Amino acid sequence: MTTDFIAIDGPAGSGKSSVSKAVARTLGFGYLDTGSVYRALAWHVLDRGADTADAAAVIAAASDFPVRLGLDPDDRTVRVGETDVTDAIRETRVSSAVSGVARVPEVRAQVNELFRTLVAEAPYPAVVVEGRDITTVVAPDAPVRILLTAAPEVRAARRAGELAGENADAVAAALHKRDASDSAVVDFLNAAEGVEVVDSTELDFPQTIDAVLTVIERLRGAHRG
Ligand SMILES: Nc1ncnc2c1ncn2[C@@H]1O[C@H](COP(=O)(O)OP(=O)(O)OP(=O)(O)O)[C@@H](O)[C@H]1O
Ligand SMILES: Nc1ccn([C@@H]2O[C@H](COP(=O)(O)O)[C@@H](O)[C@H]2O)c(=O)n1
Repeated sequence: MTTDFIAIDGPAGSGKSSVSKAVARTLGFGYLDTGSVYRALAWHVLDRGADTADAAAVIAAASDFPVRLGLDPDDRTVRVGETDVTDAIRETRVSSAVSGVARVPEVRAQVNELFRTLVAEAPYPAVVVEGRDITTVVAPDAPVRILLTAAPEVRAARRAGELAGENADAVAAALHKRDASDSAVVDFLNAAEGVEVVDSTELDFPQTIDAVLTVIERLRGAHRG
C-alpha cells in the first residue's frame, strides 16, 4: 500500500500542529510533526554542550542522533535515545535555538529522508505531515498540499494566549524572529504553484479544521479521478 502525504506548511503559530492533529484524528490518518525532529536535534546539540549556531557541531550531533517518534495523533512522545524529550523540546531555550540547526543543509537532507521513510512505512492510508518545506521539498508531488496561514498579529496573539504568564510582546517578538530566520532558508510565507492557501485569520479553530478537511476531500477526490 502506498501512503499518501497530506502536506501542510505554514509560519509559526499558524495552527499547523493543532489543526493537523485534529484533521488526522477525524480521518483516521497518521500525523507527523516535522518540527519536533528539528527541535529534538536542537535539544541534542544543547545537551552535548554545543552551540546550534556552530554548523560543524550541529552536523556532528546529527551523525549520532537516535530520535524516535510515532505517527499517532494522540501520542506526541519524542525520544532521543532513551530520554523522553517531549516537554523539553517545547522550552523557550530550544525554540530560540532551533533555527540554527534548521539552516544546515546536511541536517535538512538527513531529516527529510527520515520523514519520507516514516511515511512510507506508516500503517495508515495517509499521513498529515506538517512543517515548513513539506509542500515544496519533502513531498512536492503530494496529492494534497496546503499552506496554512494567518495574519502575524493573530498568530502572535494565539501563541501568547497559550503561554499565559509570559510577556505578550516578548512572545510575539520571539515568534516573528523565528519566522524571519526560518524563512531565509525555506519559503513558507508564499504558496508554491498548486498549493492551496487556508487563511485562518477570520476563522475560529473548528472552522479552520473544516476548511482544511474540505480542501483534503476535494483534492484527494480529484487525485483519484
Ligand atoms: N483558527 C484558529 N482560531 C483560534 N486559535 C487557533 C486557530 N488555529 C490554531 N489556534 C491556536 O493557535 C495556537 C497555535 O497553534 P499551533 O501550535 O497548532 O501552531 P503551529 O503552526 O503548529 O506553531 P509552531 O510552528 O510554532 O509549532 C494554539 O493554541 C491553537 O489552539
Ligand atoms: N519542515 C520543517 C519543520 C520545522 N523546521 C524548523 O523547526 C522549527 C520548529 O518547528 P515548529 O513547527 O515546531 O515550530 C522551526 O522554527 C524551523 O526552524 C523546519 O525548518 N522545517
